[in-house]
Amino acid sequence: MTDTTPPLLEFKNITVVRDGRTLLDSLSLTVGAGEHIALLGPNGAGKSSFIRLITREYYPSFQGEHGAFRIWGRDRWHVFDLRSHLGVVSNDLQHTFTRDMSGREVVLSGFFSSVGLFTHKVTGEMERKADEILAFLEIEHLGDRPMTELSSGEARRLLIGRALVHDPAALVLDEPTNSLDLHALHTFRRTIRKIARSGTGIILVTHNLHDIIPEISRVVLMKDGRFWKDGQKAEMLTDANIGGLFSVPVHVKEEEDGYYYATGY
Ligand SMILES: Nc1ncnc2c1ncn2[C@@H]1O[C@H](COP(=O)(O)OP(=O)(O)OP(=O)(O)O)[C@@H](O)[C@H]1O
Repeated sequence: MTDTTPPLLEFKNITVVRDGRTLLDSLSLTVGAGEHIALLGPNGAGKSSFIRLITREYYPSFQGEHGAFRIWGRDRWHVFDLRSHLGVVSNDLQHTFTRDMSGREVVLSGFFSSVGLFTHKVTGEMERKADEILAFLEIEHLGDRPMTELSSGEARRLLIGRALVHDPAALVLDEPTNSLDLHALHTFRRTIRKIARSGTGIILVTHNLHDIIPEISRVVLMKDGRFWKDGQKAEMLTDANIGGLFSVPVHVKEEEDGYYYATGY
């Protein structure tokens, strides 16, 4: 990385209004290339709306004074190009994969930003990349399995593979551990940590404290469509902050495994 590398995300004073309702209110956030951050907030805080903002499904309704809305230094993006910089794995996406496709086809579909391969031409190079990703994620055994028969955890790891085909600068994960059991959670955490250590930035959007992998050092607390606090993880994940964020008395503790857990609520 050189000094001239632009930030991955640079949002200043961004407001999103939909159907007369302010979903995101004066957001300002800069995320550097390769940075690992968590966006933590309760239900209804605006987390999904934030993801829709960065995937360009929602547009800023209003940019305050000195407002900015840049991804990788650019104001304007073709959505297709954007996907090679940001690999987004959302729950919305998982629900769209209802077709009978093999795991390998799911990964390959990332090259075309499609939900199937249809008449797209898959090259030998794409095949090689898909196999490399399946191996990196330790999911070669899922390559020939039909997506419709997979567990939530398995399907999610394939969607991560799909998001990685373009070697994005960052992976954006939306509530990634919803509906995972303990074993799936364990495997999933290992996968995400491996990706984080490989140099791909992680932008984790969640309401679960225990999703925050130890590699994440910065946490943004989100509440009522606003970024309420933004700072180093240990300073953000305190009893007072988490209690205030979720409106419950809570005790927050960092365990030996480097994860934070909330108890006493
Ligand atoms: N298109 C829309 N029009 C009006 N209100 C909306 C729209 N989309 C979302 N909302 C409302 O905006 C608020 C924020 O929603 P959002 O889905 O972004 O929150 P969230 O943090 O992702 O919540 P959860 O954790 O429950 O998924 C909610 O109160 C929601 O009902």
